[in-house]
Parts: sequence; C-alpha cells; structure tokens
Amino acid sequence: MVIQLSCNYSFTLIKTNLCKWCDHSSPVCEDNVCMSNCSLTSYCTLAEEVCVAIWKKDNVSVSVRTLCYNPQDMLENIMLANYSSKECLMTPQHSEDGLLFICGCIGDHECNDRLIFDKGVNGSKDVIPVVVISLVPPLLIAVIATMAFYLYRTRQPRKKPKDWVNGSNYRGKLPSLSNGVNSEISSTCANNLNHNTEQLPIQLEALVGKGRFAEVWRARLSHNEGGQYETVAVKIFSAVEYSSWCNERAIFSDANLKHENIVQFLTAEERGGTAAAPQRQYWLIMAYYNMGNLQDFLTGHILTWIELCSLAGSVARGLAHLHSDTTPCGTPKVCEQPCIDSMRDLVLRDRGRPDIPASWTAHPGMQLVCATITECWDHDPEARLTAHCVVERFNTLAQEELENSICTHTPILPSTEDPSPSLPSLTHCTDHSTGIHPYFTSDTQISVSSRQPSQM
Ligand SMILES: Nc1ncnc2c1ncn2[C@@H]1O[C@H](COP(=O)(O)OP(=O)(O)OP(=O)(O)O)[C@@H](O)[C@H]1O
Repeated sequence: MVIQLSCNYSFTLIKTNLCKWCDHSSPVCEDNVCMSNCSLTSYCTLAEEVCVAIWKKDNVSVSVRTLCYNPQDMLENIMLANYSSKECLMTPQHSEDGLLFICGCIGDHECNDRLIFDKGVNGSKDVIPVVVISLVPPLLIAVIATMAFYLYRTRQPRKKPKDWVNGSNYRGKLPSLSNGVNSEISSTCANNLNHNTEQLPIQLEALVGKGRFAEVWRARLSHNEGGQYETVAVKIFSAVEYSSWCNERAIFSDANLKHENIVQFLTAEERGGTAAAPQRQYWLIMAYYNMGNLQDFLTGHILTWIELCSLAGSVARGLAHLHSDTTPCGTPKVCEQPCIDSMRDLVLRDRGRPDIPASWTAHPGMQLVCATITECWDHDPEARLTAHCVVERFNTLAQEELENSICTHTPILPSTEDPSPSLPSLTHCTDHSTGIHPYFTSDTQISVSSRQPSQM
C-alpha cells in the first residue's frame, strides 16, 4: 500500500531517497549488524524525507519497520536525532512496549537496509538502563490501574442503568442489566433475569422493522402521570427465539460495549405468560433512532461527500469499538438477508467482492474510500484493514479535506467537468488510534446481532 502510494507521488518528484519500506520484516543479524530482510523498496515522496528503520523487540519477537520519513515530524513519539549519515546507526529509545532502536540515514540507496548497532542487538550495559526506564513506568501504571479498577468495581454502589431515565417516576425500577455489575450472563440466561422487577410503562406504537429473530417497535416510555414520555425502540422476540434474546441481551449488558456509535441499550424484560397475555415475549428496550436502517437510507438518498465521510467514519468507529478486526466494507452482490452459508459460499468459495463502479473513482476522495473498501475485502486475511485502521483513514481524510478545502457539499457522483482537486494521501495505518476529528458527527449507530461473529 505504502509503496503504491509513494509511487503515485514519486512521478512528479526529481530527487528523493530510495529506501527500504516494509511495515514488518524479520531481521537477520550478525554481530552488531542486522539486515532488515525487507524485500520492498520505494522512492520517498519528498526530498526532505530520509530512510528510517525501527527495530523492536518484545517478549515474543523481533521485528523491523522500514520507511521514508520527514525527520521534522514525530515518529512513534520520537524525534529522529541523527539522520544525516549514509549509514543507519541504531540508537536506543524509551518505549513502553519493549526494546526499541531507531536510525535514520540519507544519500545511499536503501541505506535503511543495513542496521548498525553500537554494541550488538541483544543489548549491552547501555541498553539495560533503557530497558529498566522503559518498562518500570508502564508496569507501575498497569498495577495502579488494576488496583483502581478493582476498588472501583468492588466498592462502587450499584448505579441506575441509564442517565436518560433519570427524572422519571420509574427511576430505580429498572433491572440492573446495563450497569456492568450484572454483565456475566450465564448459559442459563434465565438465572440472570430479575423476575421481581416492575415492568416499564411502555406503550407500543408502530412496527418499524423486522429482523431475522425479532420485530422492532417504536414505543412510548412514560415518564410520569403528567403525560410526558420518551420514544424508545422495543425489540420483541417470541418464545422460540428465546436463546437469540439471551445472546443479544448478554452482548448489550456488557458495559464495555457502550459507545456513541453503538445502539444505546436501556434494559431487557420478560413479558406475557399471564392469563391476560398468555403469550411469552422477550423484550430488549433501547434508544429509538428515527432515520431507519442504513440500507434503506442509502437506497433512498444520494449522499454528499461530507455526509459520506461522516457516516462511514461513524460506522467505522462503532465497528472499531467492537474490536472487529476484519471489517468488510461494502457488500458483494447478495440476496436480501443472506444466510451465513450463502455468504460463506459467495465470499470464501466464489471469492465474490463488491463491485465498485468506475465512476466513483473519478472523485479524488472516493478513490481513497474505494481503495479502503478493496483492502477491507483482501483475499488474504492478514492483509485486510482493521476497523481501527479504517477509522484512522477517515480521520486523516477529514483532516486533509479541511486543509485542502476540497470538501464541498456536492453529491459524490462526480461530474466530468469537475476538475479533480489534488489527491489526499492515504494514511499509513498504525495500530494506535487517533482522536476523533470534530468534523465527524456521531449519528450512525451500529446494532448488535444475536449471531456470533465467528460464524462467518
Ligand atoms: N433502535 C432502533 N431504532 C429504530 N429502528 C430500529 C432500531 N433497531 C432496529 N430498528 C429497525 O428494525 C429493523 C430490524 O432490526 P433488527 O435488530 O431486528 O434486525 P437487523 O439487525 O436488521 O438484522 P438481523 O435480524 O439479521 O440482526 C432494522 O433494520 C431497523 O429498521
């Protein structure tokens, strides 16, 4: 990816450094010299960029990352100190993740292939203090954080489940499903039900959707006898879908799930089974989102570029929060509501992938979105982008949009007369997540499903 991008840029540049460029390679070392073992090479985009190599050792492995980098910028929270030599002379750095060396060089082709250590790669007397300094603070922080978390969990009084029900006359009647204390749902789901809890004063209003396991209703949750109410969504499972309700309830009950881009859960209830209402029903009560589901929305609307950035960014952030490591963006052509088996056949056996219309790529920002979609669907699972990486891409995209002022409110379908502004660069994704750019709104929620992700 990076190589490809660098090549895109290099056409217009006259003299830049030629560097090794691999996100990850396993070095081969002899005495105090390691060869990066990286088979990829790229011209740097800018003349001021130097060749850089980062050598890392953790408990499990040793790896090297090679790249072009502008020494004026921070790299992994480090400023390159010495980069004017033709040789890549490794210097140890403070790192929270283990042992880390970095070098920069300039002038000789692929000078970041040969990594020269002062006193051997396995450390020396000089390295030991660095290791101690690097490891002690994170260890201390981890111990303190664990103790604080333990004290918080053991001493914290039970909270009311939702801020947004405060002030209503049913305060305190809610079962404590979403407060994290009761989040360990056992396989015998019913054991965790609070059968004594008074049911919420909910009046169903209209059926708004149907999934595979349940119906979803818009409903009124009364706040008090004065007639004040709040609109909520009630997902109603029949008795035969009891286990799906249990699964979904267990997922929602996990306090770690809460996120502004994930459906907001209020509580779960068991209803019916009485003489007046003999049919057993299982409810999940959550915030109501009045814009319908994403598929219908996209079918009925043409998004502006800014809306697309916002929507895709918020979906990606929700997914990243769910720790979806391989996030397929876009969908190959499938029937409506495809089952797991047909998706498996289509994607794994037949290697189906979403069609990307050629017209999309005429828009410079959409080129990046399409490239991201393609990478998310890479046949090689190792090469697929993580959801965090997608979030980072959209953050960078938004930032570059602002900087270049190319984000207009025009529809994303490009006009041929429209001169294309300069192509923003894709971020070279690292695993750390960046802050959320204020450019994005947080109006897209992701619903959780009672299916297990591992079924795909
Ligand atoms: N909180 C909500 N607010 C408003 N509408 C909702 C809400 N949750 C679900 N819906 C509507 O109900 C429909 C069915 O949702 P449901 O969660 O049952 O299934 P799904 O997630 O679409 O699919 P699956 O059954 O495969 O999980 C959705 O497509 C959406 O239109």
